[in-house]
Parts: sequence; structure tokens; C-alpha cells
Amino acid sequence: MEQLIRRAQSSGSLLCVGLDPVGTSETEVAARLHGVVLQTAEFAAAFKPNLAFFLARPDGVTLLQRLREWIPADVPMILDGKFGDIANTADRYAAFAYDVIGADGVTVNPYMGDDAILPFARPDKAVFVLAKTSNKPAHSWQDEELVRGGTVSDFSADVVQQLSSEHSGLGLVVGATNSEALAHLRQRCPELWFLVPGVGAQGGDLAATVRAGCRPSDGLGLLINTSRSIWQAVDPGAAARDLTQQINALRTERVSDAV
Ligand SMILES: O=c1ccn([C@@H]2O[C@H](COP(=O)(O)O)[C@@H](O)[C@H]2O)c(=O)[nH]1
Repeated sequence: MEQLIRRAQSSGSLLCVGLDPVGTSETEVAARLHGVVLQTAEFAAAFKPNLAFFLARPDGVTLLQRLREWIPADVPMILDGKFGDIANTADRYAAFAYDVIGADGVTVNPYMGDDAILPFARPDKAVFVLAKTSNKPAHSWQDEELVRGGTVSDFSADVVQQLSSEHSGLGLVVGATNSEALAHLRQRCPELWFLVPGVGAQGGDLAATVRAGCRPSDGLGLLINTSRSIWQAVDPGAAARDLTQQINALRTERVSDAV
């Protein structure tokens, strides 16, 4: 998380460039992937490859390892695997993500409990735990009210908040498609970093996202991901630059409103 904060500050960006490579030819996909990294790196607070898009290719693991080499060392790479299994299996997923691929962070599905999360917690790694996801049907599970009070997504956020007093580097995944839920979780967890997918192809409102999720104290705390709208752009560098500028204008407003 410290690496992420340093990078967000040095790049002046909260943009997370999502990498969900599609295409039929392995050579062309690798070249496009490399090109997107080269063109967007200066605007990227982080990159987020989604594991599924690599596993679906014949040499996906090798491509992920090459990707880590293409991404500049000071830019964190978050492997979006939504891992979630019992502790000894989670430990193997962590070894894959960190030691085999060289990822600096991961996403984790907390459904199985704390032992699905904690094997990923290492002092120098970021772990983003699903709290409120961006997909439309998410509400039918995550908005369920619990007997103890609060919703399932509140529970996930509370557990992560509690665990973060003992384990560094924990954050939440909160979608950009429901800015009320984002504002609610920001109030509940004022300091945690949120990885926020859903801007772009999924229609999340960028301005509402920054207003709801950015920490007013320092203008940080959010990593705003977009994948298809950069991958499919004619000029990925220009798309990343434009988004970064829009995010920065909005977060400046957010911080000055709070003063
Ligand atoms: O709640 C979530 C969690 C993860 N994702 C992932 O983020 C990207 C979004 O891609 P777009 O093309 O910008 O829609 C993708 O890898 C998802 O699996 C998410 O969308 N929502």
C-alpha cells in the first residue's frame, strides 16, 4: 500500500489501468498489451490485469509474467483474481500471485472467511477485498440485511477495517455503479483504500464516484479502474490522460469543498 501511495503521489493520478486482453492472435494480443502499458504507464497509479483474461489464453501465465516486466517497477500491479479458498489453498494462490507472477497486490473474495483473506496479507502487498461489486445483480446478495445489523457488504467492510488494525495493506473493492453505496462505505471506512471498477463500459458516473469515494482529507484513497474503455481506445494513452485529468479536476473540487 505504501508503494501505491507513493505512486499515486508521484504520478499525480488515481487511475488504475485495467488490462483485460482480448483478441485471437497470441502475437497481436501480446503486442497490444505491451503497447497499452507503454502508452498509459505515465498516467497509471496502478495496473490491474484480470486473471481470467490471461488463463483463457494458451500461454496466459507466461504473458502475465512478461506483463510484470513491461510494467515499470514503481507502478504496482494488482492481480484481479478474486481469490477465495481455505487457508492452505489461499496460501498457494498467494504464492502464485506474488512469487510466480510478481504481483504487488490482489483481489480477494471473502465469502469463505478470514482464512481466505489473511494468507494474502504480506507487509509489502495490497489486498483488495470484495465489499460492494459493480455488477447489477450484486445487490441481491450484498444488500441483504444481517441479523446483527448492516448488510453483507457492510459486514465485509467492517471485517476488513478490523483486520487492518493488525495487518497492513488491506483495502476494499467497491464498484463505481452505485455512488450511494460508495459514499456509505467511505463513511464507514474513512481511511481504507478502495479499488473502484465500473467506470467506462459499465456506465459508472465518474464525477459521482470521485465525490463519493475520494478522501476529502488528502484527495487520495481511491483507485479508479477502467479496462475496456482503454483497451478498445484508438489511442489508449490519450484515453488514460483524459481520464486522469478529469479525475484530478474532480478530486481538487472534493478537497477544496472540504476545506
Ligand atoms: O466489482 C467488480 C470487481 C471487479 N471488476 C473487474 O474490473 C474490470 C472492469 O472492466 P471494464 O471493462 O472497465 O468494465 C473487469 O476486469 C472486471 O472483472 C468489476 O468490473 N467489478
